[in-house]
Amino acid sequence: MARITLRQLLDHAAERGYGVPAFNINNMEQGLAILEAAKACDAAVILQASRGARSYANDIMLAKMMEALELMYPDIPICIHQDHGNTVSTCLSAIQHGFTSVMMDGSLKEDAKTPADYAYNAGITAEVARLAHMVGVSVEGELGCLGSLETGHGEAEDGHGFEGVLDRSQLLTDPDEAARFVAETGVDALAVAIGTSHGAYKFTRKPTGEVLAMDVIEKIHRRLPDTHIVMHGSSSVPEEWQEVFNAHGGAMRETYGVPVEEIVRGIRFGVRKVNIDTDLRLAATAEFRRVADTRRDEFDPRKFLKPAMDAMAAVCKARFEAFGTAGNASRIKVIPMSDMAKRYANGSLKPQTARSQAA
Ligand SMILES: O=C(CO)COP(=O)(O)O
Ligand SMILES: O=C[C@H](O)COP(=O)(O)O
Ligand SMILES: [Zn+2]
Ligand SMILES: [Zn+2]
Repeated sequence: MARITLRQLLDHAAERGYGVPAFNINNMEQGLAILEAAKACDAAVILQASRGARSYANDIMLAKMMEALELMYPDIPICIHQDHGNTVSTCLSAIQHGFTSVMMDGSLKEDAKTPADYAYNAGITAEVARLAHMVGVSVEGELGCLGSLETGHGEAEDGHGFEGVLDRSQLLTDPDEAARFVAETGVDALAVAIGTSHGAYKFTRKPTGEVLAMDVIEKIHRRLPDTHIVMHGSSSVPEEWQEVFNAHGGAMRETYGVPVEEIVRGIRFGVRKVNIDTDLRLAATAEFRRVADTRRDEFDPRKFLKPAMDAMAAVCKARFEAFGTAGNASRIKVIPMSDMAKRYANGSLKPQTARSQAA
């Protein structure tokens, strides 16, 4: 059994200079596809469940599914992460269900829509970190609001995120504020705003530095070389899957995601966790459409789901290879959560900034 914390996994990734995709999971097919790809590539995995996933599948179903995946793939370290937690209790109930990592997204208020101020964000994130670390669970925080630098709008694609207009300073994480936030909260990983947004419609053309601010990642990394940076909204929305989707009755308008090569560049500057949901959704639903369109007599759902799993696994493999996750799972010896808790308690896992400021 190899349930790993986010902190240990990202420390390993930083040491060896790779990044880890964090795939969203709602059902068995996604779990099997991600783990099959991980096994084929010798890659550790981050499986993340949103609040929506937890209510869709039920916490008990999700928890048992994670256990089943651990038993089926004993050689693959699996990190189970709460995506975009909105309250302390969401994070704590995830921990009750065996999650090894939680995101407290205090960039937005509890409604997951209204942008919050710095004090609220730092306060609630620090509280979650204090509690989670007592039991060895890792914590991701977020500073800055996800949204488009092309339109100046926050993103609300999947019912979460701010819908209105934001100025450029809200849409880009400030490196000095990031240093303060990491020191004050003790987070293990920091999600940043650089112009990415959730869902399929991120950019209307292939993004340049104007709308995808990879330079901000470099600045944050220079200011916080030991902090694990997280990129949200990092699906690449592959053109080939858009084509399959549209060729079989879909109506996805022209759109561009985050190019894989930009993520790879980010990994050279401290990006360690790369959140991907849309790419697996798109590959799976493109395959549903293809089967429905080309085999009109088919009514066995497995005939839809098996090609969908193969398509998702192919996307996962491509990301494991590109981000350098491949070939590293077997090098990891999992540290139990109780040990991680001791390390937090004795201060050895404190962010470098906090230690140097305290010194
Ligand atoms: O950031 C994400 C989940 O937190 C997912 O982003 P995508 O919509 O780009 O896949
Ligand atoms: O927010 C990030 C993910 O894309 C999860 O989406 P969801 O809330 O629809 O499950
Ligand atoms: Zn979202
Ligand atoms: Zn996200």
